[in-house]
Amino acid sequence: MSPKSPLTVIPPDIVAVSDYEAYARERLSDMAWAYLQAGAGDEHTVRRNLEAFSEILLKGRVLGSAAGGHTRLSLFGHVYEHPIFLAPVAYQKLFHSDGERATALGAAVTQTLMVLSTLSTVTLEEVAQAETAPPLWFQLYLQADRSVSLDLIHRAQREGYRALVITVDAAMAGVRNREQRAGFRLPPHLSAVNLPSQSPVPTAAPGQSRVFDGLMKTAPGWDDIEWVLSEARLPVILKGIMAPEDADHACRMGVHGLIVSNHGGRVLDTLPAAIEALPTVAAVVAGRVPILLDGGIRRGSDVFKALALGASAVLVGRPYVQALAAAGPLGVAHAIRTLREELEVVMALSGTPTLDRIRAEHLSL
Ligand SMILES: Cc1cc2nc3c(=O)[nH]c(=O)nc-3n(C[C@H](O)[C@H](O)[C@H](O)COP(=O)(O)O)c2cc1C
Ligand SMILES: CC(C)CC(=O)C(=O)O
Repeated sequence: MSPKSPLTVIPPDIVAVSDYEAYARERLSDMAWAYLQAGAGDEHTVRRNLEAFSEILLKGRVLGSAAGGHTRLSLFGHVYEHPIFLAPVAYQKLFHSDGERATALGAAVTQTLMVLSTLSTVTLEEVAQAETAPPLWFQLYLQADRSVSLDLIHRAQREGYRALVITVDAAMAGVRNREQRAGFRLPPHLSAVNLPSQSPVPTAAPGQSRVFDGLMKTAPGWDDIEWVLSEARLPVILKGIMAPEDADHACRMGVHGLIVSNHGGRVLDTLPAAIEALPTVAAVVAGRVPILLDGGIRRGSDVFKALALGASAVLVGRPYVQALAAAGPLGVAHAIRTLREELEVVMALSGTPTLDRIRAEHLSL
């Protein structure tokens, strides 16, 4: 049976972002579904990202006034209407025929920051130049050839992207058994159009390790971050920080922000949940740079908990992609609006009319 077309109206039974999952499944091939949902190994970390949020309880404070409240925040010199951002997700034409263009439209109408992946299927120029473009950051996968990375940085700067997000936790994709079992391969009509051509995967000679002598030959290191800091005119944010030691190193080096993330459990299985790693990272960072978090955000209450534990904002991945697959830009916009309104309800019922008032004391820890 061929997949269904995207919905053109949101059905009344979609009231939470998780409701998009079943509608997305009916509209995606088995391979695209496996790629979207996959985690590394046995997917313990994928599940833990979700479970850890439900184990953190709110406190509930009554009779506080929330009239005149709002969800605005300021980051790196720009004001954002709310703290729910779209995480970089590769190859979005796997999920909707307009790919990142459709996501960007849904983001623009809800005034949502979108982080565009290096591995997008629409060029970074086309996304930025759309008549209705959202605020944008560019996610950079450092390339083996520095001149290719530099070209991406210059293009992002020229097109008005406001920050560079360097993903540092995926020197290789990890072991994704779900993708392997589904025989996932990128369809021949799709490619990472920002890159000159798909760089060949480094190979190892017979008898050598595929990992140490192959994939890791061109993997980035801290010296590459130093190099980006010396070249870029934009704030540089590292995505994929879980260890306080790395967070401290990055701050000392002069990075401008951190994203606590385990890549949605897609790279290294049995890492803790991102929300579990946040408090120790926040303690060592001690306000030197803003911290964001992604992994497992499915409810406005999850956003509230992340903010209470030290994040300035969060990113969502799979939920908006499921909404994109189910209902295109309309789905993306509706999913974000749903999360934002849930956050507002939790804020109002916790006596925290603005984001800066959300603290650990609003949780039952
Ligand atoms: C299909 C898919 C593709 C992804 N591609 C990228 C990518 O290109 N670059 C990146 O930094 N992270 C990528 N991620 C990770 C997300 O940015 C984010 O860390 C993760 O999805 C957050 O977890 P969540 O899906 O539970 O919200 C991808 C995630 C998914 C689900
Ligand atoms: C090629 C992959 C590493 C892209 C990615 O970040 C992901 O699928 O999670």
